[in-house]
Amino acid sequence: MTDAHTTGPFIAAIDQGTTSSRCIVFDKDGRIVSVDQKEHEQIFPKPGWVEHNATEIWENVQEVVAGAIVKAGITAADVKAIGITNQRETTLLWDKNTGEPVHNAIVWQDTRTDALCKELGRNVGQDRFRRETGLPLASYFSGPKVRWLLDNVEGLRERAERGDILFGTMDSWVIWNLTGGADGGVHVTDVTNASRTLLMNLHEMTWDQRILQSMEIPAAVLPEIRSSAEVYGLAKDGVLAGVPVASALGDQQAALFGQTCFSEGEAKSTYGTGTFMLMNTGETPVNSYNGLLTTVGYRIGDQKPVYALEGSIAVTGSLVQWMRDQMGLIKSAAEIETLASSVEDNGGAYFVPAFSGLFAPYWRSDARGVIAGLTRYVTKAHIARAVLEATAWQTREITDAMTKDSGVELAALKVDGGMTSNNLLMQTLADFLDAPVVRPMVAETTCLGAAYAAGLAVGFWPDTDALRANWRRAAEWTPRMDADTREREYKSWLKAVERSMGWLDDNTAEE
Ligand SMILES: Nc1ncnc2c1ncn2[C@@H]1O[C@H](COP(=O)(O)OP(=O)(O)O)[C@@H](O)[C@H]1O
Ligand SMILES: O=P(O)(O)OC[C@H](O)CO
Repeated sequence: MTDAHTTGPFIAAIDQGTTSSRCIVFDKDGRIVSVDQKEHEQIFPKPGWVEHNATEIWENVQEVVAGAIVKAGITAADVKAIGITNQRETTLLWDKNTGEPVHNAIVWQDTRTDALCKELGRNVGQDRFRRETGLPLASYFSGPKVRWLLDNVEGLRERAERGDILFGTMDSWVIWNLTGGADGGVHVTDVTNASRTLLMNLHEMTWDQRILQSMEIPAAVLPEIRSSAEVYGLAKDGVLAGVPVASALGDQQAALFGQTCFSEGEAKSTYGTGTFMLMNTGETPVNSYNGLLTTVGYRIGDQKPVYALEGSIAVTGSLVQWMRDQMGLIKSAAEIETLASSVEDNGGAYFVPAFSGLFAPYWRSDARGVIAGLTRYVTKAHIARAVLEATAWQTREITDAMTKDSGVELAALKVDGGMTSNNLLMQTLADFLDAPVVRPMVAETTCLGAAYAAGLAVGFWPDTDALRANWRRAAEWTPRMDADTREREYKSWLKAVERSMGWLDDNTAEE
């Protein structure tokens, strides 16, 4: 698969995502040499619950790494470093002696800890979590999921207190297994992943002892917090045995890195299962007063950490999957564009996909999905259009909040992720934001960011300027919608959002 223009050495990046795991081999120009990818099962045991089988995930990771290396026609000797990126917040506890997970991983979208979060809010106070961790107290983050497992898996708390149990997000799980598992694997996480747990002090970059106590989480289960770009250890077995494992970043931070948003005020938005916009805010954390998260963007070795403001949207690409798998209205994700393009507009329908409550900027766990504005006129094509518009309106709400919090007006939005192959969606986005939308040549920015960080750690690239030189624009969409239409439509969207809130009450609580 390597062509005449690509000569080694290379960097391999592993992206352990929500729906699939993939491995991509990159050359020095940041070009893709080979890709392998495998989906894993989405497990929905109850309404609002989402789990993954971590053993299946680790098997898939090994398979895609082998696949990508074979497709590239290279060996471990050609690979200078391995970078890791991952779905964030998804929580796993495993036995350090056997390597066996004690339960399925609880996925970031899972809402089972809503009641626990409300209780913690009453007892400890919302403000303390915001102040120390940069995050609102919500079921999205890892800490409450760890607590739920300790409370609900029989005998687990005792085993954890004895020091037999390890906690990790998917970065920790992959790195621990890659570096030897029960036979000497390193138990680490990076600052970006740790900043999504509700357990890390954002200012100190250490686990917050008071929060651990109030969450009743024993420190013995926690990984060591390291930077995003340094050598954690060497791969022990498999096709990449002996290669340094040299970066870890949560997937959205990796995309920020891959889009080379290294200067304050630069932002990107990634359109996958969910959508996540991050803006680099430099070396000081910026507090949000408009429903955004304050998070770590990246930290290169012993340099100062770089912070980011984030707008997280839980359901975007997964709504398209739902239209395909649960509703059967389309056969493939790409077909939504054809269906939505067969009509001029949404026919008056607005789809608020609050399947896991509403994330930014509302953080309302009592919201559930609604389609508002239905009449006999509405067809499945109008619904398809409303599905795409939901992603664009939710982005608009986030960019409005970003501008208020940071004072930065977005000149253009850098986008990436699976949904950006949808031209109608990208045009709608430019129309609703009233700003240009640009997509880079390498749309796989998540893996690219992990590869860049790993490459910096081992001296494959000298500095971030060398990485910037690799960024090239592939496509751009400019706004075409008139201001009156945009503002009228936005008002209708906001009215629909209001209708989704407060659905869960004592009468309808999920349990
Ligand atoms: N042409 C398309 N139009 C709309 N959505 C799409 C299209 N192609 C893929 N998607 C959606 O994008 C998501 C996959 O993107 P990807 O970046 O691989 O996601 P993730 O990394 O979250 O697994 C899926 O949810 C899928 O429904
Ligand atoms: O795996 P993705 O691309 O859906 O990303 C998931 C996010 O990291 C959740 O916070």
